[in-house]
Amino acid sequence: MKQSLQSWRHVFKLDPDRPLEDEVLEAICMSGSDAVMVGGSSGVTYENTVDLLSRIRRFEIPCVLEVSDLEAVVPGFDLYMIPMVLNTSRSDWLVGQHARAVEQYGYMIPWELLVPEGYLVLNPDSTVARVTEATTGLDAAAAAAYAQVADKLLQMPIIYVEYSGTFGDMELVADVRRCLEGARLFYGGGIHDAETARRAAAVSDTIVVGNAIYSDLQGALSTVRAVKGNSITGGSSNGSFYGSGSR
Ligand SMILES: CC(C)=CCC/C(C)=C/CC/C(C)=C/CC/C(C)=C/CC/C(C)=C/CC/C(C)=C/CC/C(C)=C/COP(=O)(O)OP(=O)(O)O
Ligand SMILES: O=P(O)(O)OC[C@@H](O)CO
Ligand SMILES: [Mg+2]
Repeated sequence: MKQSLQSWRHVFKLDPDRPLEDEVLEAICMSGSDAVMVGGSSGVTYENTVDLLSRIRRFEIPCVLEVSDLEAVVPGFDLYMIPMVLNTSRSDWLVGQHARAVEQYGYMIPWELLVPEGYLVLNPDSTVARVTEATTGLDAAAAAAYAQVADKLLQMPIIYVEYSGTFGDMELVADVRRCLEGARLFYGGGIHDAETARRAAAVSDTIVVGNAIYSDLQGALSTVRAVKGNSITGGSSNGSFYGSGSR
């Protein structure tokens, strides 16, 4: 069955490499957000990923792993999000690491749980931009062109506009979204309060909040209320991935 992320409006991204107190984790998992994504661009290990997964599993919120390092692929997540960097200058980050992963894991790969994400990495100062040698200076037309290749040619279910660490150009994000036909647009980067959450949510399908969890928990929690309003159910249900939500 095709996994459906179609109803997710808000996702928290937790970094296994960063300490998180139990009370903070509880607030995040009970916030009413649609899912927790575990991932980071550096320092992610098998051990710190297992540890974080087991702590999140005390709650019922859906929990997915965004795979950034083959050594840190841990069984037991609901889904495995597989980044493929569209605007990298090195094919390793588009398909190379992935091919090696398939060689290594072979028949053990639960393909039905894998979800490709076509990443557009746009903050030149982020670790992810440096690691992947991304061409970050794209204008809106170029970004939209990459997105259409991923959406219309490659049929990727998610285009992820990634400004990790800074709030991005919302006009560019809007232009990217306008040209998509089937893919869902995830936006992440610099969302830290209700206002930035609303602005990002107005031009994307799903917003992702990361750093604010660690720097300003109340601000981070306000992003959930800003985009989900009255539909918050307490965040305790792990619901179903197979919903029929629409864009
Ligand atoms: C038994 C079992 C469960 C098996 C699982 C099988 C499985 C899932 C196999 C893997 C299949 C597969 C094809 C895997 C891909 C492997 C891989 C390593 C691909 C490369 C991914 C990639 C392009 C990584 C580059 C970095 C990146 C885009 C990371 C995404 C996360 C991200 C951007 C985090 C932001 O980082 P942050 O920490 O906030 O840092 P900065 O802000 O400083 O950038
Ligand atoms: O950490 P921030 O800047 O919120 O970005 C969220 C996410 O897109 C990072 O991969
Ligand atoms: Mg981060």
